[in-house]
Amino acid sequence: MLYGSRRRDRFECSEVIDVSCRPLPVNTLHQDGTGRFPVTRLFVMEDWSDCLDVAVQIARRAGQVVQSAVKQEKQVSSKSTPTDLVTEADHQVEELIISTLRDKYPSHRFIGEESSAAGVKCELTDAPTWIIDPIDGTCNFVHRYRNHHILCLNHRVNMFLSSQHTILHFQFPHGGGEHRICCKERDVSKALILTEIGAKRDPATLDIFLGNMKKLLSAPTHGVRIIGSSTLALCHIASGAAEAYYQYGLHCWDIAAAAVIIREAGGCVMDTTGGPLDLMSRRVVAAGTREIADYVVKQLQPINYGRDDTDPDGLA
Ligand SMILES: Nc1ncnc2c1ncn2[C@@H]1O[C@H](CO)[C@@H](O)[C@H]1OP(=O)(O)O
Ligand SMILES: [Mg+2]
Ligand SMILES: [Mg+2]
Repeated sequence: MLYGSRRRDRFECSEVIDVSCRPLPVNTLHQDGTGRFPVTRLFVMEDWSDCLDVAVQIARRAGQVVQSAVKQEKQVSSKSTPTDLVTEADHQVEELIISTLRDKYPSHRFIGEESSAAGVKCELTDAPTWIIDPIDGTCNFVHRYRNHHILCLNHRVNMFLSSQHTILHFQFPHGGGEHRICCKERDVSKALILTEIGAKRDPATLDIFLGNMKKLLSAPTHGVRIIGSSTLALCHIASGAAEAYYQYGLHCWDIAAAAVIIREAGGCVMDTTGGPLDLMSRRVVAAGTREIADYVVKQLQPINYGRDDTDPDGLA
């Protein structure tokens, strides 16, 4: 996702760059979960269409790297906890994306999962910033448990460049609403709800995690699923394949592009308290309808994972 921001920490106040240099219909663009339209200012970046071409090329190359790596023996290590995995392919893909973009656009900034893990500060400034998750679903990737992130490639609408497990988060504002959520369920008893577990597995955290799931299962809902990829799960909300998503413990690179896609599809993305999404807060609720989002918010007991911008080890 390429991202310009006036406010440092609030996704809802980010500025939106128009790829086509068309005026953007602000009131259809970033409606937040509260029904407000928080985009405060728009600007146009002159080389944006060039960015798009470059990003498509990199996404394809990165996809090839992951595709060949999935068949090979992997060197797996852990980061913040034993369940927070990383492979050479994660590093290779992030390095490929950042080095190519940095060469091409020296003034751009980067927030990348593996760079952050290596100690680079996770800082969202006014400068155009690429937010990169080199492989989303690394655990799936390690186990060859494929959750295919197939190309959602459309020359006009929000673009989510993805090849297998490689995701280049990329924002491509449109606002025309071509991709509306087809499933607009308001009744939670007919909802399929998605979540991910998060890295903390201590008994107290697991009690809260399971308690949240129990509450949602006993609504009753149609079910709760864990598919191993936060981003893909969020995109299932955009496509209408599931009605809601919630998670504590994901990162800005898991949410950034998917939040745009969900909003473009007419869904809502918000904080787990029901307030506006804070991209750095490591928590999110998303849903096709406000009614279901509100229901989910009311069931949740919080798990504290700290913030991406101030707690780099992620285990505050
Ligand atoms: N610390 C962590 N440990 C495990 N998964 C994490 C995580 N932080 C975010 N996730 C994300 O949660 C989902 C798995 O439950 C994946 O989307 C994974 O993204 P990742 O594969 O890019 O790390
Ligand atoms: Mg991820
Ligand atoms: Mg990742």
